[in-house]
Amino acid sequence: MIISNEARVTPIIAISDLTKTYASGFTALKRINLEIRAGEIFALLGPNGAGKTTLINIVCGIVNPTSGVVLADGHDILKDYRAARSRIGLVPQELSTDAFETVIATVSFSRGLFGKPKNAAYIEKILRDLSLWEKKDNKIMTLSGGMKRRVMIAKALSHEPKILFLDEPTAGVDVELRRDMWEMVRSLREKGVTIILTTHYIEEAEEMADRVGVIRQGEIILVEDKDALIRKLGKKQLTLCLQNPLKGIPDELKAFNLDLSGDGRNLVYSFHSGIEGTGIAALMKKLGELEIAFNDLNTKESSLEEIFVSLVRKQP
Ligand SMILES: Nc1ncnc2c1ncn2[C@@H]1O[C@H](COP(=O)(O)OP(=O)(O)OP(=O)(O)O)[C@@H](O)[C@H]1O
Repeated sequence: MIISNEARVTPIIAISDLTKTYASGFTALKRINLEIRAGEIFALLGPNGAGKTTLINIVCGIVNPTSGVVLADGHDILKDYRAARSRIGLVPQELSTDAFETVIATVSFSRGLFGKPKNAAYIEKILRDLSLWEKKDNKIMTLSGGMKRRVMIAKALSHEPKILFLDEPTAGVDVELRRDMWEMVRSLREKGVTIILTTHYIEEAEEMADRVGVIRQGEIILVEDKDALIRKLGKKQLTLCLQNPLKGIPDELKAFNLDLSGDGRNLVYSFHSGIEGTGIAALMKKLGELEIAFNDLNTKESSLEEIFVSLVRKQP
């Protein structure tokens, strides 16, 4: 596992050695260690069945862990369940709301479930923020799918959680609602809410997240700042087909990230597209000085998708 070496801050969620084996005997999570920083947007990426929902459901108290410890805002999710859960809002993958209730009744009721005193002004604010105020007296069953999703978010926010989990928030929603949701997530972050989202869309993680974690077959295989990850993902390769094969990389070129392939016929220069000054000009100059000539060249860029797929691919 790769963890970036940034200054550590007190995590708002601390997961230690978390394992989940379902009654079927299937182990969905294997000794997960993960810390979520207060106020960040964290994207948890992984293919179907990797264990994302299991992880969220454990933190939210819906699924029991087999072993390990999870602290939410300092509260143990098992020993101090009510305090931990009251800090958390969950927008689940499945839309499940009471079809016959009105929007405002459903959202107000959710707040009551967490033992919070009534606060009409706050409920009005979240309904307005989510463009639901006009629909507040509508029965849920009369709303569009996108509106129902907004109601799920309003419910999750009804008790003023410090931590918000969004499980596949934009699966099956249209572009407009996706943009609105991204905006809403950002404005929540500005208010200090920590957001953990799972997504299949790499672009979503790229657009939104401060940090990205990748889970594969129940194991966290990478946790990284998004910008650093994108620099990595933005790797490019320039391949020069040499007139005369080289036996090795000349000392004068050791400063460049070069490899030889094709029996010394191909000189491959790898560089990061996100960094200014890729070094190509300097490399060309040096090649000229060393009289290393080439007949052809081609470039290749690894796509986000490609890197993600190679990260999550089952290892032999
Ligand atoms: N109640 C259960 N009993 C047995 N196995 C389960 C149970 N719930 C989930 N699993 C298995 O655990 C694994 C992880 O499932 P989980 O739903 O956490 O994955 P996910 O990463 O959220 O997937 P998706 O992207 O499809 O939502 C899967 O192989 C799933 O079949």
